[in-house]
Parts: sequence; structure tokens; C-alpha cells
Amino acid sequence: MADVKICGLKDPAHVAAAVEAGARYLGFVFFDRSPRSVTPEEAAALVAHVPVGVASVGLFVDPDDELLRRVLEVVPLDVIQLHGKESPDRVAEIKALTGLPVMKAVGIREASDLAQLTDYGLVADMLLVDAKAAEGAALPGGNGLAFDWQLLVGRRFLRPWMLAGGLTPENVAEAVRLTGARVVDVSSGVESAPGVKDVARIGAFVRALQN
Ligand SMILES: O=C(O)c1ccccc1NCC(=O)[C@H](O)[C@H](O)COP(=O)(O)O
Repeated sequence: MADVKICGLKDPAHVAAAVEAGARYLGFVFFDRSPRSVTPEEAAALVAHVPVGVASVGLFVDPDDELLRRVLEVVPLDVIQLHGKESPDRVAEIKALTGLPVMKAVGIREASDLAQLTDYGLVADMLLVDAKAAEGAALPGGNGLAFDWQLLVGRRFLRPWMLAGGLTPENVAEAVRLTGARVVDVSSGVESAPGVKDVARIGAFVRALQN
């Protein structure tokens, strides 16, 4: 079964539901403009309930050093997820600054976008293969937008990778079958409204991968 990351958690009950369902990665968003955004203090309280063996991932969008320091002072994150326009050099810098594994999100819409996975694979520890947000979208991710999974058929990457973008309990099994993803990441597909996770959909998402 593919491992699961549930992203954009804000509520202790949803952290518990994700852990109970079997998620191996939990994502906490540090981006003010997101409906899923948490403060460092809120995230610290949530991460306190995360058991050993489940990784806490901090999601940032073009963070400056000050934000990274402020969050890491209070939140014991295991992985940094970069979801902005960070260059490969900036990814390497953040890895050195934080001492943590860094996962770089790369937005895919067409075949030519795949080249970036090679560029970032040289510096990041993990890759998040996500849908490219529409021009002018308010958020660079978490939009419930899928891309053409056929683009990944037969591809290999330099680093471990997660598949993201528009995954739902209804389509995730097919996405894994086509792409061979070993880890899948979901946010809006397990919500009842933007920023509001749904316990039943979290359970259904994980169960969909068990059949
Ligand atoms: O979730 C957000 O609000 C968000 C804000 C800014 C950058 C990224 C964001 N989310 C990324 C994710 O939650 C996922 O890693 C990925 O994009 C999948 O999201 P979804 O299509 O909603 O499942």
C-alpha cells in the first residue's frame, strides 16, 4: 500500500483521525494566505500529539530565514516542504540552515514541466509532484487540481517522491496504479470545505489504498 500524507491539518481531532487511519506524514501550513494556515504555537500544540513513526512536515512558500527560525524554535518538524518558487540554490540553503530533509514541490501541467524534477532532484531530499496551479491562482497548491498522470508513466526520479494534486478517496487508487507512486499527498480531497478536514473522507482515502 502507498503511504499517505494528509496536508493542511489545523485541528487536533483531525490529526488524531489521520494518525488513526494510518497516515505516515502530516502537513502543517505556514502560509498566511491559506485557509489551512497555522501559527507556530498552534502547530506546536498539534505536533505534540503526533506519535513516533509519523513525520511532521512544515509547508512553506518562499520562506525567509526568519520565518523558518521562528517556526523551528517551537515546532519539532521532521521535514520542510517548499511550495513556492524557491530556486535549487535556495533549496540547498534552507537544507543547510535547518538541518532538516527538504521536499520540493514541483508543479506539473505538461511534459516540459518534468525537467524541473531533475533540477530539484539534485538538491532536495524528496520531491512532491503536484499539479501546477492556474495562472493567477490565490494559492500555489492545495487547489484540488489534478494533472495528467499519464505524464508520469514509466518515469523515474533521482529522489523519493510523493504524488499530489486533486487526489480524492474516489481517484487515488487509480492514480497509484497508473503512476506507481509509493507515497500520496492530499489536502482538499479530504475536506468538506476549504480548510475544514473531514474525518470520514480521511478514513476513506486511506482505505481506498488498501484494496
Ligand atoms: O494547502 C494550502 O493551502 C497550500 C497553500 C500554499 C501552498 C501549498 C498548499 N498546499 C499544498 C498541499 O496541500 C498539497 O501538498 C498539494 O498541493 C495537494 O493539494 P490538493 O490538490 O488540495 O490535494
